[in-house]
Amino acid sequence: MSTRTVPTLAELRPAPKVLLHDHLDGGLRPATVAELAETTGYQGLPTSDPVELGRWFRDAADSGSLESYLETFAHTCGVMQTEEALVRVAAECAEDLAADGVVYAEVRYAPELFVERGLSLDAVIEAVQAGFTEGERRAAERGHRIRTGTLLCAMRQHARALQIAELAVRYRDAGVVGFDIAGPEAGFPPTRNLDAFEYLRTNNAHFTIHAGEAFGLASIWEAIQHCGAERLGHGVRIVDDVKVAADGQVQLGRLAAYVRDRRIPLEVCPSSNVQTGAAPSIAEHPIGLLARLRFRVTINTDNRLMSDCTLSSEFATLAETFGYGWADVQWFTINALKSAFIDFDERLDLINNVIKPWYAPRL
Ligand SMILES: O=c1[nH]cnc2c1ncn2[C@@H]1O[C@H](CO)[C@@H](O)[C@H]1O
Ligand SMILES: [Zn+2]
Repeated sequence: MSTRTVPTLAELRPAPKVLLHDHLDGGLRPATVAELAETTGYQGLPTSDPVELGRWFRDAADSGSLESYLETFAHTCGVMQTEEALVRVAAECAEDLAADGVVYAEVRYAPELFVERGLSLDAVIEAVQAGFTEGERRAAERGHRIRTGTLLCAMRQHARALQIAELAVRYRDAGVVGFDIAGPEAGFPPTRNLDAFEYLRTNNAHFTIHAGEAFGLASIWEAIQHCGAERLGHGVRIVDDVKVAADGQVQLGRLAAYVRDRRIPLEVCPSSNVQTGAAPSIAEHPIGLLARLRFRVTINTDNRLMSDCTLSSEFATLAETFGYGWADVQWFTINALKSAFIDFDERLDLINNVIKPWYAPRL
């Protein structure tokens, strides 16, 4: 039994973990970006040296605003315009997550960003699914069990959400487990896409919405009460509806109480939030308060390339900063599985047969 209360990065890597918020086009290996630029003839990269490229993505994303953070995706999307590239990126994504101890992952991407060279939306989705199947197979060969599902994103600034929602429903028995909207939040409220969310609800389909990252409570309120989001991507600005008095007394506003009472999952991405300015630092990140108040908090990577992180490193940083122990890591992990978009039976199987047995001797 471990006597250490705060697990280290090395101890966290083999721990079975669950990831609900990870962007396919934000998780490429730097060397793959460089190689794909070469083979596909993409000219726009700032450098072709993988080490410098990795550093460039992190520094450029470290920008203090969501809008400039998002500019870096022009390069990853730029090299993902062929079927071969999409298969490779998805396969490596599954392999990398599995090697980091992730046993269940929902990875999201916007199919509409990969049609610049003539691929159809269907071809994009099928290539990505083929890549994940291949990556799961390679991971299994190395003794890593990982189950992946994908979320299709619509970009808030384009007007294609209904079309993408229809694809999410059409491919739901072929690996797609849900839908999301991503991209700039300010000026693009969730209700712009109400038709897509109504279509999804009518079809009993799952969706989450990026809300409460670069914009505040109004965006969260719309996402939940007008659109019917099951989960919130980030959602950290919900703290603006929580008052902490000088004596430590906490008072939740109506929206914060609703989110907590209904157990609406928050897909929190600590490093990404510091880079976009949604949180001033890890130490001052709202996750400390939200987890203490027992909101249904989950821990996520958002963009492993831009934040130079893994799910294990996010956990290690939080454990170091907030003193989290194994019981906390298990709590976040079970929160994530309870909030996953796969069947109840599958979630329960992972909780009871994978997560609990591994953590039990460490609690
Ligand atoms: O934190 C985020 N907030 C909003 N949009 C994001 C974030 N991270 C990535 N994307 C956007 O989602 C698209 C599909 O994966 C990416 O191309 C990027 O533009
Ligand atoms: Zn995101």
